[in-house]
Amino acid sequence: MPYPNSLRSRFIITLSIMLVLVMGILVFILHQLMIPNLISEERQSAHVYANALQKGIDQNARALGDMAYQWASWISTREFMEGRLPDFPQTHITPAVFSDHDADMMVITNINDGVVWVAGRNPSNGRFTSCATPEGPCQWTIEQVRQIQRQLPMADTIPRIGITPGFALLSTWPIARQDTPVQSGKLTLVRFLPGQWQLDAENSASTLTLSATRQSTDIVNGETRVDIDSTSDDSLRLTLARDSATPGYQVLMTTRLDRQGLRNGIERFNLTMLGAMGLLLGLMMLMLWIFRAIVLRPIAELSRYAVALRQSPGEHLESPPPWLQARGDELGIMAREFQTLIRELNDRNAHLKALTNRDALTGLGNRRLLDRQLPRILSLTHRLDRPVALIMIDVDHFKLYNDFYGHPEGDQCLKTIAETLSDIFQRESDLVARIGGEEFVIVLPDFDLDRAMDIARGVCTAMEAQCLPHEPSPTHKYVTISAGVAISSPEHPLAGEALIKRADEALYQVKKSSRNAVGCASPG
Ligand SMILES: Nc1nc2c(ncn2[C@@H]2O[C@H](COP(=O)(O)OP(=O)(O)OP(=O)(O)O)[C@@H](O)[C@H]2O)c(=O)[nH]1
Repeated sequence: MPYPNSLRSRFIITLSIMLVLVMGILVFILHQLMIPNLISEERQSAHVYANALQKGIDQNARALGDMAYQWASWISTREFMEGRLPDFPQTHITPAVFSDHDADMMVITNINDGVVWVAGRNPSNGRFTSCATPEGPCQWTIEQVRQIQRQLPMADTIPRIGITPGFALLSTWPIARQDTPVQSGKLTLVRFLPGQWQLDAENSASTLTLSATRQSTDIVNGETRVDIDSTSDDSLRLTLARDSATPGYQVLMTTRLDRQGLRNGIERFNLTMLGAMGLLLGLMMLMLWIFRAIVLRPIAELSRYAVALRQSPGEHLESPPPWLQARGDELGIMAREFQTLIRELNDRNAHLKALTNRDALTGLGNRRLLDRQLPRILSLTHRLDRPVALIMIDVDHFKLYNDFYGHPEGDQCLKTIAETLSDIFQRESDLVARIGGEEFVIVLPDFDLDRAMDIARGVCTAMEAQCLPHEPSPTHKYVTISAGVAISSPEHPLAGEALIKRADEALYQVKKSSRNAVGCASPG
């Protein structure tokens, strides 16, 4: 699990923010651009549909109007009005007239708007009646006739819908000769309209629900006002308002339009949006995977390595993993630089380590090396059931030497002693160290007391044989050394400190009595 500040977490957080941003932008586009655009398109098509409906209404009105005009301007109608053709209704106003012309009622009035003849099909029983007054068999026409009579004084020739009782399309024309304005009456043709008026039998969306409301002043003379409201997400209400034949009222023709187009548009966009989001998510996962493989994993490995390096207890530091060093990119360069750095550090560590174990003047081991190695040599050699000899050497009258020849010459003398010791003790297992000013220690594994005494004497002889003049010495004319020897045997093993102490005591004893001599500590 990546910790919150890890590169991986940050990358995931950044990608998530981007995803949310993209989603926000898409939702913004949907609401601010797509939906208004779709609504505008929907409105445009609703207006186109409203125009088609208007044409349908106009066609119906024109057909009725044309027929009313023909009847009104027909010579026989005029002759009837003038009393010259009294049997005109019986001979001409027949049921066939109404069937053929898709009309329901005809009202002929005189110049005083009094009824002269009324005929038509009773909508309640379908029976045809034809009478001189709206009475008797034509009683069913009485309400319509009254309405028509009421509106006749201001009637023009534009066909309109009347609203009481029930809805009906009305067209009124003056009965007159075409070449003269003299009227002999008016002829009104009526078609009853159902409350649900289907303009086109094959198109259910062409069904108009008729209603009436108080007249709006802005609609006159057959003009149509179109209103479109969205009543719900599923449908639009399309209202066509016209002035009616009934004074003070207008007719509202309403239909509902399905909003399938809008729904489809939004659904299409939502699908596209979902697809885009899915694609984006997939891309982001792929990017994360690639980023993880190319960047995160090597960086995590480098950071793990750096932590391990800091916690590394040893003097030798491990190199970065080889696969990281093998990379050709910046991370590979970094790993290789690490590797170079580590190598240099290891070299320096080794050098420093060597320095800390060496005596700077003579190049021999120092007290530190002796303290570290002596216990190890003792334990290893005793494990092999062999003794360890320790010789402690001190330069005789070295203070006098220094005082006489000077400190640099004293240093040179110490170096000569070191070289002499190095020449004598060449075994890998021998340890030669300078542990103080003019004090040297030699540790000899697998040496018993006799051999150690012999070789210590040999050292004294070899040193004297160097013939380094020592004028102020009260005992010898050359530089000499004295030695103390001690043994640690498997039978009587000694700790390093104790062994050194014993050799030192033996040396002290020698120094007390003589110089250029070897003394030994009694074993055990
Ligand atoms: N030149 C030089 N002198 C050193 C160094 N270290 C210690 N000395 C000198 O070694 C001398 C040791 O003198 P002492 O401890 O009195 O012993 P000694 O004069 O050798 O007398 P004995 O040991 O009794 O024979 C001192 O004068 C130190 O200054 C060194 O690194 N270089």
